[in-house]
Amino acid sequence: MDGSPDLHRAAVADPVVQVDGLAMAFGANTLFHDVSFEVGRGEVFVILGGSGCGKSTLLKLLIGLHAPSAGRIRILGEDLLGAGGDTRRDLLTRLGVMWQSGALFGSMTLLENVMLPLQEHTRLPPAAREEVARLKLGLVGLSEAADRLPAEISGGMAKRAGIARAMALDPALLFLDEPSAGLDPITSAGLDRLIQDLARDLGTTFVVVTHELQSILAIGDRCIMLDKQAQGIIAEGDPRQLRDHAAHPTVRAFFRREAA
Ligand SMILES: Nc1ncnc2c1ncn2[C@@H]1O[C@H](COP(=O)(O)OP(=O)(O)OP(=O)(O)O)[C@@H](O)[C@H]1O
Repeated sequence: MDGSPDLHRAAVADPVVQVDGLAMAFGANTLFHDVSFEVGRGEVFVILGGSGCGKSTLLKLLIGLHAPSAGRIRILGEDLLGAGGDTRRDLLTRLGVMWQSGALFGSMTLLENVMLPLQEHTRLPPAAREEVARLKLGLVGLSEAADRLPAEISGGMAKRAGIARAMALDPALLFLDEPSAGLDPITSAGLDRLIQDLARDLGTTFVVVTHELQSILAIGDRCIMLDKQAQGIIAEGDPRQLRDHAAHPTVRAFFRREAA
């Protein structure tokens, strides 16, 4: 696969995610084998691919929710699969995750939602928790909506609140699962700008699962494309380069069809 013209594997100076020879199957359903890539500190790294190729599963592997069939995963320099007990718990609290739905608790205000991880994982007194949570809501432009319930806000605001909650513990790495799903193009573009601003201003590393071409081109420093048939990575590199120069028919179809 390394010989493929669409695999532009860059040397990553300061990797915060290191995946080597990863394989995953659910029973007889092999999703991928021999998946290897690295994500550098401060990058916005996109995982893309068609429906059912295993993007969400790969994300879950990276945050320790699934065990792979084979391979190694290092996160922030730690062996995720070998880590147990406190080491694993500590490592996982250094990761922020926003699921597709935003997954806010409906009975809590946005402020309470963002305070929740601080309550669970820190010993900060309530006033400090509130201060941190308000700061995070401010970062995503939701200061004014702190006391609203999830049902009282738009889909785009819910995504922003989900990001604020994922950032509550100042994670070095933020994982976003389909952030633009269900959003109109303008709201989606606003969310893309927020991700770019946070990456640039805070130096946070983002790993984003998405198949929204406009988002990929707007935010992605680098990407990998998974493919169900190939059971692995068929393209890696700068998404704009892949759009302009991809040789693999599936990669070309993805980048050209939606770009047209
Ligand atoms: N817990 C599970 N047990 C069994 N099979 C699973 C499980 N999770 C996912 N799968 C299967 O693995 C395949 C890949 O699923 P996954 O959700 O990772 O794909 P995806 O690329 O994120 O797709 P989509 O873009 O449609 O969300 C699918 O065939 C799915 O049915």
